[in-house]
Amino acid sequence: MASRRLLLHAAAAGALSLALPGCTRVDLSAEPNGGSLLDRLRRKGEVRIGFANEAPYSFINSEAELTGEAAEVAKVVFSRLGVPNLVPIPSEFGSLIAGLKVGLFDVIGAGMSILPKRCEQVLFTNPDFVAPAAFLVPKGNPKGIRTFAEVAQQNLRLGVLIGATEKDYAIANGVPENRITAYQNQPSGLEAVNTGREDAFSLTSISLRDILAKNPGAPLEVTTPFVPEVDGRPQFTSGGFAFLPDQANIVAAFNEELAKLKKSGELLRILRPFGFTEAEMTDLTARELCAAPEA
Ligand SMILES: CC1=N[C@H](C(=O)O)[C@@H](O)CN1
Repeated sequence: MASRRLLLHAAAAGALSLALPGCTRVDLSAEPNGGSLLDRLRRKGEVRIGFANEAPYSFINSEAELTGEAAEVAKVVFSRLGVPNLVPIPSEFGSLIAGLKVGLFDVIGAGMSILPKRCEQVLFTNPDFVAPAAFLVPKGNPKGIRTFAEVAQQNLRLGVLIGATEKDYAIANGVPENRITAYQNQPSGLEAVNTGREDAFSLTSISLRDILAKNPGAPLEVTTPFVPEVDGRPQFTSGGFAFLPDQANIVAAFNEELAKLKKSGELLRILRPFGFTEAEMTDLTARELCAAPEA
């Protein structure tokens, strides 16, 4: 009985091959619960997608439906892979990787940037966009902020999103950690600039334009988009989808469908309603982005 329990535990862990006295050898080298992730998703007909409610990447709209750049790409790609339904699982941006690791969802679909340090923890698909950075600042940009280095030079206060890459860009450009505050979401960052608690709030320009459009009365503006540099190297903020590190099969299948969308121009048609243009399209690969030197 004890050995039977051990076998079942091992099967759940999905990482072993063992034969105990009185037991048949069980091949546990396959992924847990039988078959690859893609096989399991096809059988269930659904995929659980972790998202951070950051519009226009992945968010719940006024009809209470998941939509946005990542959500719409995921709907098309997964349905072509034989998985028709998306189950949205909300998370803070900074908890997405942890949520994937503990099995709260099957994939991160939040427009997450492919960064070398994240590549050590998850397996990214190729990116479906690049997105320059910007700052949300008071109208007229009284401090004249255009880059992270200028935030540092003037010793300004900067808001960022919890877990987002802009904090790393800021620190690498000399902004002291004690001048940076991380906010839970776009609205709280906007509010912080609006009330004068922060001189600027940084995210991708696409994200900041979206939140400003939803607050038309706010006396704020989005600065000119720019590609941040770290040690003279451009940081493209190029986003894709993330799976667990042992799920290379589904990543390859996803990349194949994504490549077709890029080639046919369908990707841009899917992304245009969310503020993406030709300028945000990219042929960069996850391999290139994962290998890039650290921010
Ligand atoms: C979609 C997104 N990308 C960046 C990141 O991955 O850190 C940040 O700008 C936060 N949001």
